[in-house]
Amino acid sequence: MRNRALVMHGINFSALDRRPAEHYGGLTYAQLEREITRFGRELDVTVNCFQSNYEGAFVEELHKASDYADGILINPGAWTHYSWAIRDAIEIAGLPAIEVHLSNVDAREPFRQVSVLEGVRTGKVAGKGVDGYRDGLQLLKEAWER
Ligand SMILES: O=C1C[C@@](O)(C(=O)O)C[C@@H](O)[C@@H]1O
Repeated sequence: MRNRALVMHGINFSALDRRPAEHYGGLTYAQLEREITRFGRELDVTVNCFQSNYEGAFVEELHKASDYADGILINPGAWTHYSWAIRDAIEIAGLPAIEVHLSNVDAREPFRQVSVLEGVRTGKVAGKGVDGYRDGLQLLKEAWER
């Protein structure tokens, strides 16, 4: 049975509580991890969290992902909009990957409306705050059932 989710956060999430609360909710990264782990328990999904501000470390974790996870929830932060290296690494991981954003990136500045993950991701949730991660885990479960 596939039920292991790797939840990956990229650049600037370690300072989440110092970022605009109107977009990101004002919670700390530790609080975000706790909420996602709680959603995992509710949905019977084992959650493993990873965060890095270093693109190379993020990519190397994606290379290892299939050793210990069945699917990925990924919020690369600003890398979403320009890191072709992360897009390629998602392809290498070969796992279902759901792109999640706290804010409604599609209704913000034009640069945020571009996602280089399009084409390699399985699904996307944006603009639902922390609850979006529950939806993301649900989408992963649906991908596992297919
Ligand atoms: O760092 C972030 C957070 C974000 O990914 C979100 O979760 O809404 C949206 C990105 O545009 C931004 O750079």
